[in-house]
Amino acid sequence: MSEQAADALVFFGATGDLAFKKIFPALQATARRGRLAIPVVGVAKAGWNLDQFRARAKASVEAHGGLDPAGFETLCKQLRYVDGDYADPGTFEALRRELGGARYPAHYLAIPPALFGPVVEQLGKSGCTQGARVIVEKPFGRDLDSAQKLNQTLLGSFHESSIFRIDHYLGKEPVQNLVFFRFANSFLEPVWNRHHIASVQITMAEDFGVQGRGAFYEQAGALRDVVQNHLLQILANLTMEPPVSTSGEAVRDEKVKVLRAIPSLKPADVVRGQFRGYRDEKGIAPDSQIDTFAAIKLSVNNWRWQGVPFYIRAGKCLPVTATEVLVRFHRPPVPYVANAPANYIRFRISPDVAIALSTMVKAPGEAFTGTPAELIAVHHPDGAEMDAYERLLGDAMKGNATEFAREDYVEEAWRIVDPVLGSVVPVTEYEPRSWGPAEANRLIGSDGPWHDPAVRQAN
Ligand SMILES: NC(=O)C1=CN([C@@H]2O[C@H](COP(=O)(O)OP(=O)(O)OC[C@H]3O[C@@H](n4cnc5c(N)ncnc54)[C@H](OP(=O)(O)O)[C@@H]3O)[C@@H](O)[C@H]2O)C=CC1
Ligand SMILES: O=C1O[C@H](COP(=O)(O)O)[C@@H](O)[C@H](O)[C@H]1O
Repeated sequence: MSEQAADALVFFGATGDLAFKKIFPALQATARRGRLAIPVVGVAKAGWNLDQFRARAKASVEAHGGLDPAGFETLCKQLRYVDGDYADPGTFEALRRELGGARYPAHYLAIPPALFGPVVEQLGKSGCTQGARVIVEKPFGRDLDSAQKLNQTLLGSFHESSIFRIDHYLGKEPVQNLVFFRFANSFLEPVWNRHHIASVQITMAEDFGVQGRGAFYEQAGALRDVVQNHLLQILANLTMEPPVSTSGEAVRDEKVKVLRAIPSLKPADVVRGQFRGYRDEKGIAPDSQIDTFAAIKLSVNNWRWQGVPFYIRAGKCLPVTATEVLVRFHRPPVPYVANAPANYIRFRISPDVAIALSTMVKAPGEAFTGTPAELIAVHHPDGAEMDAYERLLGDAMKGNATEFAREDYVEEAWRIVDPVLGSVVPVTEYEPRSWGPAEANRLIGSDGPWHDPAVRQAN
């Protein structure tokens, strides 16, 4: 893995939505910590000059987290701007000139996926790939075949150690804590297996729709948009074997190994839903069959997990916005208290962050009855301190690829979902603000009920 620090950051898609919502705020935060000491070159075709580009950066940080005067000033000093179409070789010649003496530029492709290939090709032709690395946004392909082709395109110009495939969930503190909590605590390992764990659920619920991203979402759907990437990454963190070290490749090896133990999905393992009203959104086909909800059941066929059902559920227009994992233990062999719920560990990923272990304790009073109590290991009511994009861009600048998806990982993840993409499983309508189609309850059956994440109500 290349540990050489980048000496310039080039970001394509500088006028886009992702840049506005995430990249400028992450760069300002990096600057605030005193860690932005390299030029940041935005490339887009808006016909802007540098002042207009800086104004866009200002509007972005004001809208997302607030302007930090010192951090923003540092960011502004580092900003450069190259205007031009990505189909025009002149754009890349101008970029080469702007890069000046930079020997290890990082090219961040925050652009629509159809442009990944053409931009990489132009970078190669203009001599911008020499000593460089590339950071690629999601979605990484739309199925196994396209992901393999995209890997070949990237590998034609960059060595694997210089390719950073972003999945922003890997930059989230609580997602990293899944691994840390498992392997930094010896009490967990003896029970973290099929002998003690009855089932695992991962729910990613969003109480909003596609928020103007209809054209993108019509090509994606929940399975492609978040299950194949974010939620399988969470699953890999929960299930992988202890890596031989914390080094990037050791961790990434274990993630690939555990995905290999997961059989590809069959139609009977999947429920697809679409919220009523989705087809009225801008950019959506009137007869769209895209899933805004997906629930899947999968298994991990290795010694640790054989027989444990894993359920993943994700959806738009659900009752809350929250991502949570629930690891349910077997019930005591002989019930000590009638109707006692099974113990669980709950990992709250967002919007707040928590790790909680459920227990039963005796209820105060004469009667020999129980009451549930959670032991809270971590609780950050306001979420994580560092934003995922800040962390990941920082890692990519340093050359640390641990929290980025490797070529073999993305292909394994696509291999798992590939047979059920498209309309193999019919889509069922569900009411907005419900927990999706009733078929999802049938999928989980006696391993249920689904655990619906609760959200603190604002006072
Ligand atoms: N938006 C989001 O919330 C998220 C986005 N992503 C991913 O990030 C990437 C970017 O998404 P997003 O920002 O939403 O996309 P947008 O469509 O908002 O932005 C696309 C950017 O690419 C530029 N562009 C497009 N075509 C050309 C061209 N031929 N020449 C020069 N510039 C061009 C646009 O410039 P111009 O404006 O001048 O046309 C714009 O800056 C995608 O891969 C997406 O999947 C990932 C997670 C979340
Ligand atoms: O990648 C994506 O993630 C967001 C959810 O991200 P989060 O960090 O807010 O949990 C999702 O809304 C979007 O559809 C998807 O493209």
